[in-house]
Amino acid sequence: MAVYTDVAADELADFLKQYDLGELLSYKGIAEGVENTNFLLHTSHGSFILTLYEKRVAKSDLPFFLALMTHLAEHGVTCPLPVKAKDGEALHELQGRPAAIITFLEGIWPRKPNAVHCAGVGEGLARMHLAGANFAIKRANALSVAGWRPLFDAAADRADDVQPGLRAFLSAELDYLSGGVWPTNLPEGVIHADLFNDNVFFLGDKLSGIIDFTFACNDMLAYDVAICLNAWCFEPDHSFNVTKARAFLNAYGRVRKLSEAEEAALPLLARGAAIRFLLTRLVDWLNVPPGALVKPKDPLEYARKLRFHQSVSSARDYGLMPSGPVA
Ligand SMILES: Nc1ncnc2c1ncn2[C@@H]1O[C@H](COP(=O)(O)OP(=O)(O)OP(=O)(O)O)[C@@H](O)[C@H]1O
Ligand SMILES: N[C@@H](CCO)C(=O)O
Repeated sequence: MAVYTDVAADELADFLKQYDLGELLSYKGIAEGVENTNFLLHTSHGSFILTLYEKRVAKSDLPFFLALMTHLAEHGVTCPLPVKAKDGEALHELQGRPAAIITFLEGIWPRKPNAVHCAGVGEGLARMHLAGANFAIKRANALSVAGWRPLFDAAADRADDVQPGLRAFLSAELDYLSGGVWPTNLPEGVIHADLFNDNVFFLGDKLSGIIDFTFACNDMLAYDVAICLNAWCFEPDHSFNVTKARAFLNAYGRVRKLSEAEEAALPLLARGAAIRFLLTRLVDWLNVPPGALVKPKDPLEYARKLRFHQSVSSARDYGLMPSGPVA
């Protein structure tokens, strides 16, 4: 999250009159994250998160996110619950933006994830996939293969300013991934689609909650696995850590076993996941709104990860044995 839209104390106090959340004691903008504007609120009833949905989020998708959090929480996933206002609705408007309040989750996200965290996220992701199985509302993934080309087009002219040769590198990879190789027959369901370490809270070594469902959608479950491989299983110097990957994949597989086809597709899905985050980061890097409290994320981290996945020949390179996860 970040703060793109400021809210004055009296506006916020007025907004809160719609809710049964008591009196506003204090609030502050949250600089972390890049997508939406977020505030931490302390009221006489406790702590809450207020989100003003910005840019990439379509208003028509908000009921999906809010209902999904409620569904997952009812099916054993620890995630924030949308707070309904006195009119029974969770979604309102503030400063011309759609706005919602969600419950505050205890825990901290791991700044330096270790293999135990990776195992925790593997188990948590698989549990989320199972819990989402009977969620009725559907939302297509706007940031799958068809969504990458417009991002590339928006950034291509200035890509080489970020790294010489980046434009051609991205163009060739996009041509490859959109040239008929992308899987279409793998098991699908609700995916988080952005389960990075800053979206998973831990208390000690134990996963205490999953946040930020603003990219959640219906897509291949193994694509979510590939996103996590990218987000959790590399070191700060961007080298791949097979111990973390094995811990992550084994823990996932103990709750929801990957099929052979899913395992075989992992290197390709990991390439897709890498270019997706490379492209969104590149667009954001080149378009920081003036005055916004946001620290854009490094796109080149994902260029290095993508090069690694291009060199992978099979899921064995991620620590998986051909017959499935090893104990
Ligand atoms: N329910 C919650 N409970 C506690 N803290 C929260 C909660 N939701 C958000 N936060 C805090 O706000 C920060 C940003 O939240 P979030 O990741 O949802 O924002 P975002 O703009 O969508 O970010 P991202 O860049 O990850 O997409 C989190 O790292 C966390 O510190
Ligand atoms: N998790 C994303 C940002 C939010 O989509 C990234 O690290 O690029």
